[in-house]
Amino acid sequence: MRPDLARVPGVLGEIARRRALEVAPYPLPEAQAVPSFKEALLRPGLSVIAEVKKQSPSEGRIREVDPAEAALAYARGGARAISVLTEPHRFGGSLLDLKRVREAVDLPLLRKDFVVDPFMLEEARAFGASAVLLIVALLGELTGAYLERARALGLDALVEVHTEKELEIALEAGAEILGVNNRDLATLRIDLATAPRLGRLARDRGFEGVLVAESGYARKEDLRPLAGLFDAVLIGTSLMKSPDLEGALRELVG
Ligand SMILES: O=P(O)(O)OC[C@@H](O)[C@@H](O)c1c[nH]c2ccccc12
Repeated sequence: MRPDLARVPGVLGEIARRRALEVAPYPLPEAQAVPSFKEALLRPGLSVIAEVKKQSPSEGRIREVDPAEAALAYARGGARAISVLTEPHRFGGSLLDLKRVREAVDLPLLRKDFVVDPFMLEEARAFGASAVLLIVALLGELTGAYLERARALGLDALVEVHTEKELEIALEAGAEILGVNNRDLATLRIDLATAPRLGRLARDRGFEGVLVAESGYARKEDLRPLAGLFDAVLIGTSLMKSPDLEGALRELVG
């Protein structure tokens, strides 16, 4: 059940193909109970998923942080969930980061990675994630199958789209949590109009699940177009760049 990655363009394809080479199943620690990602996002107001990300292909090195300390600051700042990058080469993340964040806070965690093999779902669960990211641009028509596997493991899935075509696939697959990424992962370009546009389209098509806007949010004003339409926003870089993670989060959403 592996997607055909040869057809995936740009940076996204490069990262995903490298990731696919590395998946080799091994015995996992027993999974522990975790809080619900979906329920956390459905609390009143715009929920923030705050992201722990030390580097990225678009920014290079963002910041050296202790993931557990960053997560604690985010929790104090009012984050409803935490996203932890576990991709090592371009994002400087690891499963150990996920585990350490799990041990530090009570919030639900999203494993942020390029899932290209079902074993990565089991890994996410074993290392304390409540949810995984499923990127439609990678998984294509396999999105539904991965969604089912995630569900069977007790994981929520944030199904990520960037185009109308990907939105169709996500809705067809039965996504309950839909992420609209403002960043084109092939070219890394940001367009903040993407989330409101595809979010509205999803609602027009009868999507009643959780809507999450992703990438490029840096100022309070940027969040205004999301009001009344989106349940949650995923913010990484602009928070990580601040010396005061807790204050930056409060300022953005307070
Ligand atoms: O750092 P930003 O611009 O606030 O974006 C966060 C998050 O949306 C971004 O990290 C992201 C969204 N989808 C992804 C897929 C893979 C890696 C990273 C991502």
